[in-house]
Amino acid sequence: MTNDNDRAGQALLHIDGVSVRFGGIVALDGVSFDVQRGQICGLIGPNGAGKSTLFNCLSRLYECNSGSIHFDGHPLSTMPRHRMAGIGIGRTFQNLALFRTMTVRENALVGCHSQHHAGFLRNAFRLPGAARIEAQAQERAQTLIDFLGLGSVAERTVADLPFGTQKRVELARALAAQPQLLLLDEPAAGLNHEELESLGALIRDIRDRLQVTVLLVEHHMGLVMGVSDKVVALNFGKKIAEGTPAQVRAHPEVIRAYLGADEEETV
Ligand SMILES: Nc1ncnc2c1ncn2[C@@H]1O[C@H](COP(=O)(O)OP(=O)(O)OP(=O)(O)O)[C@@H](O)[C@H]1O
Repeated sequence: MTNDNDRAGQALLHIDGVSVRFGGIVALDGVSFDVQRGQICGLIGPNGAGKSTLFNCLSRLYECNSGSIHFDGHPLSTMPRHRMAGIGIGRTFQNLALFRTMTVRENALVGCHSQHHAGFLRNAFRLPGAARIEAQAQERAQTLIDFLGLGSVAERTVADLPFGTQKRVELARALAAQPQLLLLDEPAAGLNHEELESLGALIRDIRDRLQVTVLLVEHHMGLVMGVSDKVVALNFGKKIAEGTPAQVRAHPEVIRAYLGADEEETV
């Protein structure tokens, strides 16, 4: 068992020499870095650098060919694949993972119940404690609806809402499971200028007010450099730089990796 003193000096996420191959393609090649509790860590790299592959390893959608990942001191490989929300890792997806025919509130409630598998069974069979668990879930869903400014659309069907609002609903769903670590997969993609302006403050609020550590994959350099405490850069599956946003932005290999990339990806 890990005691509190051990945990205090321990990274929340410890990635050690992770490699992933798909046939002849090396998607990740011995990648190592830590994410400390309370940190916002940005993960950058040109298209095909391996960012999504790493996220998929962290969600246990992919297995590592070698290396290890520890979350909160425990090897991820021993954790059940279908219970990632329950163990404290939440994520959003590039293509939104939502129940589109359900309301905003119902989506947030699904997130609450994904944490308590037993709560779901208790509810289904009307076991003792079901009413208390349901009341707690309703309260948490409401707190997140307020936190994310979704009050005016809480009873609306998700499919009827603008894309930027749907992205906030996905955040509510992911945060409802009370993750310790939130993986954000390109949260800026598809947002309008106004939504983009408020996204940086929202990510900081998630860290500061909800005490959630954040790992952020993002192509929008203004956002990732503005919000991250530290940035890790990948290229062709290898880590090429790690440090403060200023250090990574000035790193010669990072500059080289982005030369010739799309303008929005230019550091
Ligand atoms: N399931 C898969 N099967 C085969 N190859 C894959 C698979 N997933 C990723 N790859 C390959 O692994 C490499 C890394 O891809 P990955 O999607 O992780 O990059 P990325 O940094 O997320 O890129 P992008 O910014 O475009 O999303 C690429 O060469 C990609 O084609």
